[in-house]
Amino acid sequence: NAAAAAAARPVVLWMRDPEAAAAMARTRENERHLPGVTLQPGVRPTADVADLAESEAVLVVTPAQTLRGVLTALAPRLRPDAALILCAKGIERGTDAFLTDVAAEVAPGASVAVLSGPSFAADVARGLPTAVTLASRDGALAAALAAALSGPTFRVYHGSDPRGVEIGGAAKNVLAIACGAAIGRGLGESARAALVARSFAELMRFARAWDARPETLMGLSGLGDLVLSAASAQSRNFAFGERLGRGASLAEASGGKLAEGALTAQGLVALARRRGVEMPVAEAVAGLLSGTLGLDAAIADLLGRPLRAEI
Ligand SMILES: NC(=O)c1ccc[n+]([C@@H]2O[C@H](COP(=O)([O-])OP(=O)(O)OC[C@H]3O[C@@H](n4cnc5c(N)ncnc54)[C@H](O)[C@@H]3O)[C@@H](O)[C@H]2O)c1
Ligand SMILES: O=P(O)(O)OC[C@H](O)CO
Repeated sequence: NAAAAAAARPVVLWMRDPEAAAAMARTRENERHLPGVTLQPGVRPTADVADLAESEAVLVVTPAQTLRGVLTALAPRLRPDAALILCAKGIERGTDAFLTDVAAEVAPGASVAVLSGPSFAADVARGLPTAVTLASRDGALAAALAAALSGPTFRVYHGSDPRGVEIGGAAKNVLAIACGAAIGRGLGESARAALVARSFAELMRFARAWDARPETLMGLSGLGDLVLSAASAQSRNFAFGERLGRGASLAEASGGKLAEGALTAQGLVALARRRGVEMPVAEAVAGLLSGTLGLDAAIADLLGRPLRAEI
């Protein structure tokens, strides 16, 4: 909707379910995920992949764990010069691969960009002010895509550090679960602020070790998204953690919604360990989710760590 609004541009909205596509074409609304938001006139819902054949740029917005399957199906049907803009936030389970690496494997030679930042879909769709980052190793491409997608209330900054941008998006979901659990357990706002700051320190260490620019993590896609997700019950990752903190089981905690951090936590700590990065908050979340650590033990572990210099 934002892309179509930006320049009255035609946008093909591909989805896998023909019935859902037909219903959306008829009602001009995504009743399940975005009720009350009318599709822009330029948006054309379809379930036919062939309708993407002429697209100059494709925003891939399915959950992180489906990226490989979706791109495998779509890539051969796209223009060879189509830009792939990855919007999912996560690390692939099983391979511990960054999503840009999954895309490079499945669609070799494609121009890949990452779009991420503090942005609840409901806010963007309703035209509330939002600012995000779009990065590609091809900086000129990133600038062109950012200009094409920006609109009066949707500001897209551009950059050339896609690895930094994807690290921010994937890791903030894990760290938001920790903040949610702390609030759910009744640890208070001071604890939340401490967790945000120490989580940010983890993000910076991880980024340095994985060849990203620390300053990318200081921007919208790092600190910006961490603050949003750690501070808002609207975040599904925060809400997941909050329910865990209140004593819900892992099965109950998702509330039937996607909590990407729960699927990415193990991959994040595996990558951190591989490069010797200390991430105690992320480790605590991974321990909680794998059942090797209870919440009170996780809190005691974090509070009992040896005191050290802050920086
Ligand atoms: N919702 C947000 O506010 C928001 C904001 C920024 C980024 N993201 C990221 O975008 C990604 C998707 O999140 P979401 O909120 O749209 O999730 P969602 O669960 O609300 O919707 C995902 C959609 O993808 C579809 N889907 C799932 N598997 C598919 C497949 N194999 N092929 C085709 N379609 C498939 C589902 O049917 C559903 O319509 C996540 O990685 C999330 O972190 C979401
Ligand atoms: O609801 P969440 O936790 O998936 O967060 C949505 C977006 O990633 C916020 O930027």
